[in-house]
Amino acid sequence: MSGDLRSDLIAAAKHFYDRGWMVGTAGNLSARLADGSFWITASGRAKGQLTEADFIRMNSDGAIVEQPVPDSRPSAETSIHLAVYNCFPDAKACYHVHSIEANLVSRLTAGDAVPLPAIEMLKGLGVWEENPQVSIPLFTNYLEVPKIAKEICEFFAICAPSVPALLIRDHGITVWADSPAAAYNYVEIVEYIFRYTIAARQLNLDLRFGI
Ligand SMILES: CSC[C@@H](O)[C@@H](O)C(=O)COP(=O)(O)O
Ligand SMILES: [Zn+2]
Repeated sequence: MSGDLRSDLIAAAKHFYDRGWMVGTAGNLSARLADGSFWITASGRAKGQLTEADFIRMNSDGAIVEQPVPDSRPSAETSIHLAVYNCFPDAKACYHVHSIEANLVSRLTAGDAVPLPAIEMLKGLGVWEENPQVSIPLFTNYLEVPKIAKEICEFFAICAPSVPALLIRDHGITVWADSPAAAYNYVEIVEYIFRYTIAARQLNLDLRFGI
């Protein structure tokens, strides 16, 4: 069972790596088991070439439960995965990638949210409204990762998300879902929306009114 989850993560990472979203060891993926523990990528691994030995299983307190390679360390961004799992009890997978588009989009606003264009793809993120006005929360990329995780916890404690995703400025997205398959789709959809946003900017389209 736990090995199955790692297979999902390995396949997803290979795909994201091939898309250019996990180059140079960037990004980290995790998936949660029924007992609340989760497999997460070990820190600094080449995400296009992961094997089952490149994961660490942690409990909900952030303690290591299973470590196939003794000197491996959990992802440097484990505190963000813990924050997501604590905020969203139904989340079973949490995926973080670094795309160029996400980094560019995060520079289009000085505010703390990125408005999303009202396009059909939002339905794939669970937004079923006529002309929806939704945004992705934007967090500061502190060097100290637990500080980012703390702000994420504080934000979602008072603000329910419109979509299952967040953006860290000059860094990348994190999505969560009730299964690894859904998290995979969410990454693809958010990245599609960001590519659209950048393309619309280049065409000088006003996204407030759609097209
Ligand atoms: C290319 S370095 C990127 C890292 O600093 C970090 O942001 C990242 O996403 C991967 O860290 P990792 O510790 O391998 O999970
Ligand atoms: Zn990262």
